[in-house]
Amino acid sequence: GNTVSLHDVIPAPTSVREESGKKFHIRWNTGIHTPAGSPEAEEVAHHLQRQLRPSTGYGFLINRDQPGSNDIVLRLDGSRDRLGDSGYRMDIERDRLTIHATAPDGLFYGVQTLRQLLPAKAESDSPRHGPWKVRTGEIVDKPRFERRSAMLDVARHFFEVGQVKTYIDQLAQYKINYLHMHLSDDQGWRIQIDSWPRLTTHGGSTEVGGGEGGYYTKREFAEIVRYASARNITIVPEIDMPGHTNAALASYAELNCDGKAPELYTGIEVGFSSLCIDKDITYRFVDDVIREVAAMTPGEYLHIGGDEAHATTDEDYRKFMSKVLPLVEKHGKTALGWHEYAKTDPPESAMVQYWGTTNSNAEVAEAAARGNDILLSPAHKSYVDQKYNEDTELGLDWAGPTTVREAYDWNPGSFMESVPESSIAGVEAALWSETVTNSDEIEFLAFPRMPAIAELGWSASDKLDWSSFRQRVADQAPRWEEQGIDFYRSEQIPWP
Ligand SMILES: CC1=[NH+][C@H]2[C@@H](O1)O[C@H](CO)[C@@H](O)[C@@H]2O
Repeated sequence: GNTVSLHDVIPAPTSVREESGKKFHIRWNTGIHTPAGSPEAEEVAHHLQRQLRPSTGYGFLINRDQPGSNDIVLRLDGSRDRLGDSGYRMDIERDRLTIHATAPDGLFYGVQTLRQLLPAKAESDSPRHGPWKVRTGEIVDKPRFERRSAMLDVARHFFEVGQVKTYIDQLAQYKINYLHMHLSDDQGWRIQIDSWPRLTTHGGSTEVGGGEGGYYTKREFAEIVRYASARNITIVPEIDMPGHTNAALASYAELNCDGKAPELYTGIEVGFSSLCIDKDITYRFVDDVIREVAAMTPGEYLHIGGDEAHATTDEDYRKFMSKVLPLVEKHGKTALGWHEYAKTDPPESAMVQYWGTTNSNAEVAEAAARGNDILLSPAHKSYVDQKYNEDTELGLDWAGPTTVREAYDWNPGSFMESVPESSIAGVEAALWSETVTNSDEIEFLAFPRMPAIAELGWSASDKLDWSSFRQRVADQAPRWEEQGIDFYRSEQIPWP
């Protein structure tokens, strides 16, 4: 029959036991049972309703009293020692499908798995014929790393709220739980700052190639944060500094050492800009920006960039970080930064994001030894802005080209020399947008490589296997077609 194997899930679940024969049938009278008194569990139930109503045409009424036969049951009764904080156990019997979790995010992850156990047409946004059957058995699943992250560069090219929401939907189905938004760079400032309005009115008025750019008002950014949160994704805002700051410097002459504002920049060079390290106004500026950005994001981390400060002397870079890192703490956030800032001895709580193209880096190893967590985005593996091969139209190639297999075939736990798995917070698929201007182009570069990085962040080490992954990716294609995802048909994948 056309039922999906319980093994055919991305990211690969921790353990799967599949029974032959009997199936769980979703029918018109299937309800969703949630524990009374848990609004968060009910939010997951509504998410499941929204997912399955369009394609099945069923109501999926939510009930809180006794679960009926044929119901999907969400329960917050999972055992923490077995499932950790974010795991779930899915019990699929002939007349009931139960997702047990220790916390609401585990229920959400169970629902993402359930989606993949239904035929691809379940992803349709218009009514389709059933039957809607799921094989019986048990899945016990939990993440290996706490951070499975994606980055979207909205500075080189600006993406509207709707385009960001579309990407959030696409990320959530693979249990990604962080979206890092690269909000400022040489080519654009994309987030409204009340105390420095020209950052967006002037600094947000263009983009790579000279287009009209754009920016998020605080209300729009709050909508992105809310939308992401409802899909178990925390936004990590990045204000890149002291380099990558031409848009800010162009907006306020007084921020420049020589008092002259540079022109807006629409090229794709890097490393030519720097805030003025010796001016007091620079730190008033940074304090205001961090205060306003911190107030907009509920997440623990605030990314301060720190990459490619080639127009800042090493001494000035250290001076800058020594003044700015305390401001992050002052505004109640924990710092995250590209790995160059590790040499400035950030607080132990700070996280270091590695973007090098080797598997050894002294600054990162020393940071880990000091107690900093490391977020892995090695550019030759997890930068999904890189070409797939020489002929790929889109994308950059300085760290690539990067095939799907190269994006997948590495182990984040043992990747960095002299950095133990216990120091690895997780992984990030970074999508820089020098060459990317719309959702189709995001999808072409992110699919299938973002799901590959999602699996590396979630699945147990002994589940990482290219021959299994390539087949499971192939089986995702009909789902991506139903979702209108313009994925790259890599020749490494046995597409149906
Ligand atoms: C951390 C980092 N700094 C550079 C580098 O990554 O490469 C990106 C393109 O791949 C580029 O956009 C970015 O400005």
